Amino acid sequence: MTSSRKKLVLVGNGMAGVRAIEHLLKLAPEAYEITIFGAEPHPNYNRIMLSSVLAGGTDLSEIVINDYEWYRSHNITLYTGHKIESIDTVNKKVRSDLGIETAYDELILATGSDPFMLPLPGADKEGVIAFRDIKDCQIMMETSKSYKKALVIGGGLLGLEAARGLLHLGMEVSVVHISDYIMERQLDRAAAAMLQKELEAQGMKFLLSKQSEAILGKKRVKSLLFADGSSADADLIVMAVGIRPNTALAKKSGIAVGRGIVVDDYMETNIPGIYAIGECAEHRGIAYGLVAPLYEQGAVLAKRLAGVQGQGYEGSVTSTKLKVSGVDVFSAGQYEEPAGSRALRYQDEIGGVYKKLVISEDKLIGAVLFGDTADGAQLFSLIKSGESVQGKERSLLLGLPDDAQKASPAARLEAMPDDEIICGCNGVSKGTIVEAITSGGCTSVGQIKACTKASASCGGCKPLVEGLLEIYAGDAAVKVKEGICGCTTLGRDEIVAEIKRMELKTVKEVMNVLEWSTEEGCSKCRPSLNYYLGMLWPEEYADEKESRITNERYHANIQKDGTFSVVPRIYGGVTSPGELKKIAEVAEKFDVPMVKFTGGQRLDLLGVKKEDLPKIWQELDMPSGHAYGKTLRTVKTCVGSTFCRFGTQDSIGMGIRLEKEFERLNTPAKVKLAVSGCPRNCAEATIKDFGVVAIDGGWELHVGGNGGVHVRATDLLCVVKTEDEVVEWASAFLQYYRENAAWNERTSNWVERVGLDSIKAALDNREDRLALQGRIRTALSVTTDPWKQIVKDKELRKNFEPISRVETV
Ligand SMILES: Cc1cc2nc3c(=O)[nH]c(=O)nc-3n(C[C@H](O)[C@H](O)[C@H](O)COP(=O)(O)OP(=O)(O)OC[C@H]3O[C@@H](n4cnc5c(N)ncnc54)[C@H](O)[C@@H]3O)c2cc1C
Ligand SMILES: NC(=O)c1ccc[n+]([C@@H]2O[C@H](COP(=O)([O-])OP(=O)(O)OC[C@H]3O[C@@H](n4cnc5c(N)ncnc54)[C@H](O)[C@@H]3O)[C@@H](O)[C@H]2O)c1
Ligand code: SF4
Ligand code: FES
Repeated sequence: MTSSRKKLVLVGNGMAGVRAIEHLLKLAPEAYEITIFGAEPHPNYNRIMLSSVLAGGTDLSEIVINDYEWYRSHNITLYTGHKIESIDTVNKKVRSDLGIETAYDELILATGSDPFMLPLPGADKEGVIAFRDIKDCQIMMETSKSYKKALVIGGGLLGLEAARGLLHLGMEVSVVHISDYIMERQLDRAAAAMLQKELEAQGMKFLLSKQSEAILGKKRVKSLLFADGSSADADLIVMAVGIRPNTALAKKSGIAVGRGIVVDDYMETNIPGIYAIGECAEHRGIAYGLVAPLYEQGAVLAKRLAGVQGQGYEGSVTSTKLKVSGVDVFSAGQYEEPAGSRALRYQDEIGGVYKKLVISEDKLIGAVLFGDTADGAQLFSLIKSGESVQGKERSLLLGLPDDAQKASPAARLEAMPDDEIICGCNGVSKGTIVEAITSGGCTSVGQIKACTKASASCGGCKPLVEGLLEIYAGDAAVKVKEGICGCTTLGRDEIVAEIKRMELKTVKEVMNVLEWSTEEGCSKCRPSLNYYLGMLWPEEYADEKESRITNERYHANIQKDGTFSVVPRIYGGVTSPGELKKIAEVAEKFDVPMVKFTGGQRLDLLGVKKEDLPKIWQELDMPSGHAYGKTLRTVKTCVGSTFCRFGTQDSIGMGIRLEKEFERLNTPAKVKLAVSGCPRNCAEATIKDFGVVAIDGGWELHVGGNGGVHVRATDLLCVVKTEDEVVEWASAFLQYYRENAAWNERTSNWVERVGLDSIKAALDNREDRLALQGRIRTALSVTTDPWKQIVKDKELRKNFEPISRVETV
């Protein structure tokens, strides 16, 4: 049966090529026997998300678009790690570097681009890389563990995203840019200056107007020399200075090549039956470097191959968004004013907002937005449609005309015309998404993603998709949540409810019964399930060590150089000469490189070798400070009424009591407490998960604070009179949080998500509080000190032995 099918070969297992195959399978599932060759040793993954992987937003395991099972289920023969080296255009065959020869009737070239590497002397040294694929990403993550200084050459989209990722990995990062302002291919000077200021605030440094001349160092890079004679030290250099279409294979096979592989409006090259799409293709003189146009090309080609009549590809207007958290930048069309056009600008230096519209003959031809990019989709639609904006300029620049619409994002979405593009990456309009909800029955972002591809790439449009779901699916949207990870479609609440209902007792059992799509789960679902099971069955469930995050497996924080930290518990931050002596002796004996106070008033022994951890804990003979886990970290206290003349209550005593009450508690995410002895609040209780502030004759209890990346001040939960009441409310709050938050959700996010009123309502009744307190005490009663156990148990200690010894055991 298969022999009657035509043979289709795709060279390049990347985003553009596989997307075209997906389209084709929808249009003509039986038409071709498909073979795919990919030079990378992976199934098709989302290259765009490499920036998020680097910046800690997601995991490499999460960015696969089509897993191996997808190829199998569509009867596609896949050769990964095979580079096609030659095309025999006469006998219609391709041959891979590993010797596989495959015949084709139709051939698609989707070989993407190569990153451009500046041909500098020394560019071949260790530590000089591009940022293009999984391998580059892994090198950067590895390098950051042992090296400090990174230089990124190129201040374009890729360079800035790489630099942000490297900052997240703890490196010192400078961006070396040739022009005198960054992102000059997408932004004008004003927007670029605001962006640079924002990135500098995040810790990025800039070396502008710099022409790189040579890379210095022995085997590994040491520094970068510039044409002006200056230089900058570097342990790692990432080149992000643009890309070049990958045309080598086409060129040597006699296919016409310009900047890219030259194609017509149906993506066909000069040789009939051979097509090119993606970054490798040149259409009407343009080779694109963003996914949206490549996907449009794929759709046109799929129709052509399926024999469906359709309009050819006419080229694309592009828009870009920088994927750096905390910074909103949008650019579309022509961002500098060409002759005969005019620009309208709005700039709010204090609010950090800049908008520029470029208008030519009453049409919008370009837009730059910084700080507030909410109107990006609408402006992009107008640029693409080419309709007249006469009379609307002011409202476009300042937001939508109607104040009510301005105030409400939902109303704004509702007012949006159906043909407006919501997902720029995948070219999905509002109408298509609404149709998927109202006719297709989609009730979650995951389903919309599967049905329309909206939000399947950079994820930037997800808030808009969620907004549409809320408007058009109403209650149904609220009920169906996205899966907690790619292994399941079930949300946190559904999973917890099912574990309870069916009394599931192990991670494996949950995965089997709830039909996980993967056998072993992933780094997101395994720790979540481990937490939910422990929370629901505190007395029966045996914690699965292998499902814990790395720090929790080692009961210590791994530092960037691979060493660990030791933080003994010092209740309430109050220590004694005896304890201090013990800590000092241990630090001396084990040559601990640094002893430091933590932000939570504890002592941190830094730079400890893994094999020394059990010995140090044995000698210290102090409780673990749990400074590494999703658990109670510290209770910070001020001096309070014992010594301070302003103190109204004994904050130290209260803090120590709370710390002793809740130490070792497993929580969805880390939990920090603080107690201040008066409203001057020296212990900063109002940025803690649970903050206690003494007032005359009582205590204020505050919840949901966070002093981290997104600073959030607490909400006042209630005011109580006695220390016992403080403990009762803290117990009830923490247990309610344990039972209702998602794994890895800090109280600050949880309080915002569920609303303070719902928490107040759940804790208002004393009986409910006591029941919650009873449950938290049960959970606490089965906890043990991890280090006391490890010190005693030979088997557990093996984990900390040097690798070679473990292997010989
Ligand atoms: C870090 C990063 C972030 C990005 N972010 C965005 C973004 O936010 N928005 C956006 O629109 N775009 C973004 N891009 C660009 C986007 O990823 C690319 O435009 C897109 O991946 C190009 O798809 P493609 O299929 O043409 O090429 P690729 O995805 O590169 O796929 C080509 C594949 O072909 C393989 N190949 C090449 N030659 C051969 C051969 N001879 N035989 C077999 N296989 C071969 C390659 O190994 C590669 O796997 C980003 C790119 C990077 C690197
Ligand atoms: N968010 C996004 O949409 C996104 C993110 C990453 C990558 N991408 C795409 O990936 C591709 C590669 O990105 P890119 O940023 O490398 O390309 P780019 O061409 O957009 O930018 C390269 C930058 O490097 C600078 N440059 C060139 N030579 C230099 C030199 N010798 N020294 C210092 N600077 C130099 C240029 O002035 C330019 O600003 C592009 O197609 C881009 O659109 C997109
Ligand atoms: S919070 Fe009040 S009691 Fe505590 S140290 Fe500051 S001033 Fe003194
Ligand atoms: S805009 Fe990137 S996935 Fe939708």
